Amino acid sequence: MAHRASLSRDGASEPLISHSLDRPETPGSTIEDETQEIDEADESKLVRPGLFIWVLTLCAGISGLLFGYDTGVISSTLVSINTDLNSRLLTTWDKSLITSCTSLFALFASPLTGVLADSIGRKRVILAADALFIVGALWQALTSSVWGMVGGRSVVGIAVGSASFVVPLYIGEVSPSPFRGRLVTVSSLFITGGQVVAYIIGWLFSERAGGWRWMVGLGALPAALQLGLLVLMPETPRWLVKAGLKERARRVLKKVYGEGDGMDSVVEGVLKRVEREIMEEEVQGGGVEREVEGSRDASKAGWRKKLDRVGDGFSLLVDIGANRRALIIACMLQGFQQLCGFNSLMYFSATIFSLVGFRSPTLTSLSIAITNFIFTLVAFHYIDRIGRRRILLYSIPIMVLGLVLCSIAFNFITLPGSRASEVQAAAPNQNLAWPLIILLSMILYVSGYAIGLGNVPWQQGELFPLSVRSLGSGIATATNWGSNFIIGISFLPMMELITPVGTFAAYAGVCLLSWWTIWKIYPETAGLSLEGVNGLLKDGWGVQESIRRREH
Ligand SMILES: O[C@H]1[C@H](O)[C@@H](O)[C@H](O)[C@@H](O)[C@H]1O
Repeated sequence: MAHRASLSRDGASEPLISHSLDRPETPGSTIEDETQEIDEADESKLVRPGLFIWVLTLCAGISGLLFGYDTGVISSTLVSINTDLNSRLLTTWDKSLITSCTSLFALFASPLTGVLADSIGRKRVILAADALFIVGALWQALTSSVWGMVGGRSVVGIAVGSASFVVPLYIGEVSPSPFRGRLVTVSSLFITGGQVVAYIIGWLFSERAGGWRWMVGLGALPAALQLGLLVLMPETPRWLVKAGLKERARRVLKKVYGEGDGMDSVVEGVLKRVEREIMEEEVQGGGVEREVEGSRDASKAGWRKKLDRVGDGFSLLVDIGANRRALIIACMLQGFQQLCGFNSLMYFSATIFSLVGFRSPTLTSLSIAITNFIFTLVAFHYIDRIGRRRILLYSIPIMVLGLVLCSIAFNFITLPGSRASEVQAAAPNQNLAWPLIILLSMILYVSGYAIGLGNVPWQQGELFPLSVRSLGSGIATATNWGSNFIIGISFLPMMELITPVGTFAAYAGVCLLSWWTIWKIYPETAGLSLEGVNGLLKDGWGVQESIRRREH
């Protein structure tokens, strides 16, 4: 059996695998029997999440606020910069560069920090992201050149890319199974709440000279607050066990589960499940942090060893069937979350509303952000009750309906000018009924999005076993940012090339495809322990098995 005592930082002589997976207590029984005894049902004794886990979730969720704020604030920033940068108006190229560098840097940052979160821990990555959020916000606020702005937005991109995957992962790894869905959805609530705040701040400051400096600079405040709060918070118990710090993991779990009746055995059950998972991975392919004596050339330079470990992680992810399937599902969900076109509304709804004739387009587009936030609350309430798969299968048809109505309504609207991307005054004497139908269908679409696709993909961490959870989540998050980038740069050209009718119809097509794919390959994971989810994917997609389990 592999020993990983070298990772232990507790000071305690606690080789990770050897005695953590103590011998079966009853002769003849296996580890599987043993963990079955302390089964997942035990956690159902917990009636509600305790204060500790709430505080922890809220502290971690502040990163979501920053994510939402920094992505939401850009539209009003761009329109209020005027000639403040390089003493000239921003060109279209400047605007595209400033907008897209954030998603581009987020795209590269997430898989890289995915590796980092395994070696230095989840919490330290959040803290590093906070530092970057602060630097990026101040950098943007103080710059006087376009390239300076691009630099600041890129730093924010690295922070957003890291925080967007590590925060749901952090919350997921500390949450008791019955509430994991809801608690992870709290980070989506913060994201959508951050976007609402960004719209409001943008609207408040847009008329002031240099107001945009405040808009971008204010992002530093929540980051500083989180930095102060999170240093007091613990690392996740899963990461601690993996790092050989079982005693510390036990202390954290005790706080998470509280003092209630039977909670001690639940804590022990969780520890055993985690350890069993680690051991199974060691047996399957040698863990990511395989440090089996003699298996590596001891003289190899530190960085070579690290690269080897990353290589190990990648092979674990793609060579093992269950992990490969988890990666496909996670990337598929993240890809669809973006390719369904929601963020084209986030970034350009004011442009669209001004084209179709609304007097106050910025205020109208606030309704999009608010709908997104309110319906994420609905998801928060139902996600563990209805389940991830079902909530998606119910909500995507609502999105399709909204998009189809929108596409039909655009048929009856005469857009001003020949180029749809030009923000001009509305065509005069336009019948206001159709613009109103467009607004209502967009609200319908956004409500469907917020209930399902807007948040379920962030549950991605639960699909992966511990050894590849961080890397897998990082890669899936990169898919999110890559698709976000595609939507950001293709929306206006699509509006011109295939008209708004075609653009919204195309998004409806993407939604239909996502419904079918989810129906085919995404099993129900609600209520299962983190260690139980990956088991579903061992011999296939596990859809039928998951439905059967849920029914019992
Ligand atoms: O989950 C979030 C949320 O739905 C946001 O509103 C959206 O802008 C992001 O792209 C998405 O990742």
